[in-house]
Amino acid sequence: MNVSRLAIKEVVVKTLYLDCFAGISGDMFMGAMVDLGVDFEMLKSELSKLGLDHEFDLKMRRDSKLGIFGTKIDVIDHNNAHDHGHNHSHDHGHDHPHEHLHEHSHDHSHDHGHDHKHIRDYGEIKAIIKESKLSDRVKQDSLKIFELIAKAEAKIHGKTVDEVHFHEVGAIDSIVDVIGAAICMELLEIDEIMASPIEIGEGFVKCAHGKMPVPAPATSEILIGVPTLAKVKGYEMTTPTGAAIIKAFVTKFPEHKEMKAQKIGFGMGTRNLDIPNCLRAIIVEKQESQLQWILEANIDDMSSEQLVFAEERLLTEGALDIYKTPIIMKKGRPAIKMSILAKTKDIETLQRILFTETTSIGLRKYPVDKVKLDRTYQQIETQYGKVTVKTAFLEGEIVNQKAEYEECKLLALENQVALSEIYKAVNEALLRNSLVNKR
Ligand SMILES: O=C([S-])c1cc(C(=O)S)c[n+]([C@@H]2O[C@H](COP(=O)(O)O)[C@@H](O)[C@H]2O)c1
Ligand code: NI
Repeated sequence: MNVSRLAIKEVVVKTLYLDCFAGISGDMFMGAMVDLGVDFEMLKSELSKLGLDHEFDLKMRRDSKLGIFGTKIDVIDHNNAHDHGHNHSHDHGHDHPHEHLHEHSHDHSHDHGHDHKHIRDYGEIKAIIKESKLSDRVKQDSLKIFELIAKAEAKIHGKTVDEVHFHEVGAIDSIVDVIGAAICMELLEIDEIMASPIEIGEGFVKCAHGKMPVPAPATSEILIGVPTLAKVKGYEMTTPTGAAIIKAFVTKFPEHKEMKAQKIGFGMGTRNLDIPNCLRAIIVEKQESQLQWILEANIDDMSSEQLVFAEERLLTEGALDIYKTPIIMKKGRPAIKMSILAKTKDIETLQRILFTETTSIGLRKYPVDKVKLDRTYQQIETQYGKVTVKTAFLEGEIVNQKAEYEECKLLALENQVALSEIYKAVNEALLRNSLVNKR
């Protein structure tokens, strides 16, 4: 066993809580993240890894809504003739024409005398992201957001995902918003996101092809399964991009706002409403929950080699433990019950591996509460060498004490003595040094 790993304390997870009382859009999210401490220049330099610097500018300014100060981010799209760097169509809470990741294929090219890239296809965007020098995490996260938007658009407009087109106007906006959001999450080292119910607004929003109901069809499709509110009348409060950021990353919509806030940032929307039109983002540092899960599948039709391969992959992708139980299934079939212990954040990945690397087409999943005794690790010197001893306490009293097997095994082999000799030496050293009560 790797002794240095023994020193690891409880893992601290950095959680972001999004208070979406005024909804969310891509630029509000970036604004909130910059307000929380994301270095704006760093965000810009990461974005330039897309190789689209000629297409857009990213602007940042301090702004206030009803006396609350925060950060306003504007994406200035050089392709967009209507966009003069303020309140442009992408901004949150707008009421003028806007086009976005969409299925229509009208030609909206604007000739400004520049050689602009004509990014229209979802496929093109995927290629730009994949071939860029962005980090793997940013690539993965931004593709996840785009996939949600593209799937929603495809469903609404009766197209396949690959047939979904970006309009000339709006494509750059969406790309910058989506990838900017993913970059911000990486720069702030966010591990998980929670959110309040999402304010979606109500009414109609003017789009390129007429008026759309609020929430826009893509927004409502993306937000299936997400708790929403519609308290603000007459405005679109959440855009498809904002909805996709929520859907892609929020793992919990806690009913109670019980949390210990460490830092708070505000990302500003555009309009001035009778509520502060901003996104409040809160960093909540907390101890990782002890709640874990068991994923379980009975497997009776798989080669042992492939089963072991699946097990290895599950372990590298986050499974805390895997144990296999021989069972007899219906029709007298001998089988293996595979039980996987997992943290909440890893469940989705592990389920995917289980379904792709084993023959199982279903699984059982149940939460397990862990009870852990306090424990200490000490190095003790024996005549054969050093060994780590783990001591467990119940209400302050030692209830268990054990030398690490892997280390004892190495000492037995190195010293060419029986393993029991090593354990005996450990016990003697413990008695001699009365180390047993050190906490
Ligand atoms: O332009 C059209 S036709 C259109 C369709 C849809 C659908 O939901 S379908 C939505 N919209 C609006 O575009 C913007 C997109 O904002 P993002 O920040 O997510 O890029 C938003 O106002 C939608 O309601 C337009
Ligand atoms: Ni659409």
